[in-house]
Order: sequence, then C-alpha cells, then structure tokens
Amino acid sequence: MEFFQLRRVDEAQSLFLEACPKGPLGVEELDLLEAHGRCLAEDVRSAGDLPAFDRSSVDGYAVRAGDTFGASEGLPAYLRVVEEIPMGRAPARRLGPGECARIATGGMLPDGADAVVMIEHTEHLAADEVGVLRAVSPGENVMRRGEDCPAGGVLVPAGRPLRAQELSLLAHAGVLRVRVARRPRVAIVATGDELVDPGEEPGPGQIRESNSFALRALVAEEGGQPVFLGRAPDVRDAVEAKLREALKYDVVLVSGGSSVGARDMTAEIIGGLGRLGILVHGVNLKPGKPTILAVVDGRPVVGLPGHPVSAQVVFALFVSPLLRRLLGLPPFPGHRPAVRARMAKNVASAAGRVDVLRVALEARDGELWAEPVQGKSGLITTLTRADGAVIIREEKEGLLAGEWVDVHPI
Ligand SMILES: Nc1nc2c(c(=O)[nH]1)N[C@H]1C(S)=C(S)[C@@H](COP(=O)(O)OP(=O)(O)OC[C@H]3O[C@@H](n4cnc5c(N)ncnc54)[C@H](O)[C@@H]3O)O[C@H]1N2
Ligand code: MOO
Repeated sequence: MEFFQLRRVDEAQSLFLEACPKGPLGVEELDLLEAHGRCLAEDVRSAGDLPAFDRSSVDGYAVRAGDTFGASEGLPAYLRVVEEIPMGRAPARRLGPGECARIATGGMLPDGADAVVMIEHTEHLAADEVGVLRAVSPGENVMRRGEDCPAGGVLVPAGRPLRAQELSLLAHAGVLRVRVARRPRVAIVATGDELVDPGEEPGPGQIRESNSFALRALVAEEGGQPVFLGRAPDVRDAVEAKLREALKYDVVLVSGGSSVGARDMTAEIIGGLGRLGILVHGVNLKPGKPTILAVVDGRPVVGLPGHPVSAQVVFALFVSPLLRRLLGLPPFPGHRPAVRARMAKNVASAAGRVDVLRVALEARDGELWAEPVQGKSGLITTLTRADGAVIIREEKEGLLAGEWVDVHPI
C-alpha cells in the first residue's frame, strides 16, 4: 500500500522552486575580505582600464617591433638604448626608430614601443647599444592597456561567488566595498520523542539528536546562516509552536515525523500553518521518500525524513538548490565538479525511482573505482565511509560493474 502520491524528483524540485522566492532576499554592503565566499548582488565594473598602461611582462628591452624584423643570431638588429625605465615611474621619452629602452617585468612601456625583447635574446654591446638576436611581433611580451579589463567592463558579474581570484581582481581595480546577497537565515527544528541532546546519556529507546549538526554544517557550506531552534517532542502543540517560531526565518527545515506513523504529524501541522501549504509529500527517491516540500505564506518549509542519510540526501536535492537560488546562483549549476569513476560492483535499483548510492573511491591500476557503501538510511557510517554519491536516474534499473559513473563529492 502506498501512503503518498509519489512525485518524480525533477517534478518535485520544479514544483517547489517555482513557488519559492526567486532571487536574493536582500543586499548588504561589506568590506572586500568580509565578502569572501559571498555572491555579488550586482555586476561590478572597472572604473578604469586594467592595466592602466601598457606593461612589460618580461625583463628586457622595449622596442618598436618593426625594428627587430629579420633579426637573428647571425644578423642581429642593432638598437640604441635611450633610457632605463625605472619601476613604478613613467618613461622619460618616446621611442624613435632604431631606439630601445631597458625595461623590467611590469615596467611601463614608452610611447612608440609596441613589444619587448627578452634580455636573453639580446647581446650587450655598449652602455647605449644592444644587439637583438630574435625578432618580436607587435604586442609580444606586453600586457596591453585595458587587456585585463577595459574601463566600464564587467570585472565580476552578479551572482558570482567571491573566491580568492575575484578578491584579488577587485582589490587590483580599487573596489574595496561590495554589495552581496544577504545570507538566507535557515531555521532548523528537530522533532522526535526519542531524541536527547548529544551531551546527554540516552535512556532505553532514546538516541542522541544528530541531524541538526549535519543540517547546520550543510546550510553553512551552502552560504546560509543556520539557526537551530532546538528539539520538539512529538506533541502537536510543541511542534506547531516551534514551526511558528521558525517561520520568522527565511527558510525552515524540520527533521523527523515526515512519514506516515501515528505520530508523524509534521505534514498536517505544516499544511495548517498558512497560505499555499504542502506542495509535495512523498518523492520517488531512495533514501528520502517521505520528503515534505511546502511554502507557507511565502516561506519555504522542508520536512526532512528523520533517518540521517535520508535527511542529508534530501538536503542535497531540494535545499541546496533553494539556497543557491536565494544567493543569486543558478539552482542547478551545469559545472558542479563530479569525479568520473567505474563501478566496482553491480547495483540494482527500481525503475521509476531515483536512487542515491553512497560510494567510496579507490584508485586501482591507474583508474578510479567506486565501491558501493550500502546499508539502511539510519546507518550514519554509510555516509562517513563514503567519498561521494552516485545518482541512479529513474530510467535505469541499476548499474553494472565496470560502468563509468559521475561521483558527486559529499
Ligand atoms: N510504514 C512505513 N514506515 C516508514 C515508511 C513508509 O513509507 N511506511 N518510510 C520510511 C522511510 S523511507 C523513512 S526515511 C522514515 C522517515 O521517517 P520520519 O521522517 O517520519 O522520521 P522519524 O520517524 O521521526 O525518524 C526516522 C528515524 O530517524 C531518527 N531520527 C529522527 N530525528 C533525528 C535526529 N534529529 N537525529 C538523529 N536521528 C533522528 C529516528 O529516531 C528514527 O530512527 O520512515 C520510514 N518508515
Ligand atoms: O526513503 Mo527512507 O529515506 O529510505 O529511509
């Protein structure tokens, strides 16, 4: 007997995301280093050309490239050295025909020069004369004015997370304050009569509450701000009170009580909290079948199954895309890095259902192999022993040993 109307994973994802807020929830302005890892709320453009002047990319002689054409070891081009350009200063004069200037890496090219000959490709003849042993073409060994980014060009586009490289580019362009998407505040509630705080000694039939630890870490990894509101026993009023408090935040995650047992009242309570309510209860997914996806008065609410593995899989498939979108990122980036590996064993799966298989990676004979880590979704070591997850799509009835798969790091 089926208790839920099970939705396809992709159908559930789009039903849910369509009903959720579409973009960043607000903007804040931060100092550049505080904004590390955050997503830009708007394009940042360059006030000036970067670099602001033609710069040498080597130590050597700034030349007019045409003066070196045909130069070789046997027939050097002889040029007059008219100055040594000091670092951090402008050249004193323009280069005329047959002239060159000694220049260091990063130095400013004089007007008239369009290339630099590396010092190794010259011979010193006198204080004011050099022989060029190899021709250079126009632009060779030069970082042209505006080549990194022209004035008015986009340095970093909206929605791009600020990594080390973006921070250095923005600092280089003199941009020291940036407007970034506000981090969504994510309330986490754990339900269950059997739960005790991890610092307590569980009595018979009790277990330590641990899902809130995984969820807090996962929210933070995705750029959200986790707020744990504590545990609620399986008592209607207690769960409802916690959820009402949770609805003051941007997103609500509630773990446990999503299934069909007598005490699994989460869905009923969420359904009664406000407008729209439950969009999905039950997904054709293993683990994670009894997932609840809801929007209550504009606030996304996700009911995650209590089993730890299921909760973390449901987070990856439904909560991560939501948080990404609330930060201005694409919910399903095409380029999330996956590792290619070969299945070490056959694995069966039911057609019509998405299976998320935990795997451990092992290098063997120069190839990467994915060893399934199987076990019930209440067994947390099936996650701690795994390096990644393989998604077996609805149309597949399993994977064959030796088959190449994408392993998503976890
Ligand atoms: N008759 C059926 N029983 C179950 C079905 C079903 O379709 N028919 N689905 C199973 C599946 S699949 C899952 S997954 C679980 C989901 O259960 P709930 O979401 O209702 O969660 P609970 O019953 O509250 O807990 C399940 C399990 O997880 C432990 N748990 C709960 N919260 C935490 C926490 N914060 N930290 C650590 N562990 C937690 C809890 O003690 C239970 O062992 O239902 C199946 N049953
Ligand atoms: O769908 Mo449940 O999440 O397998 O244990």
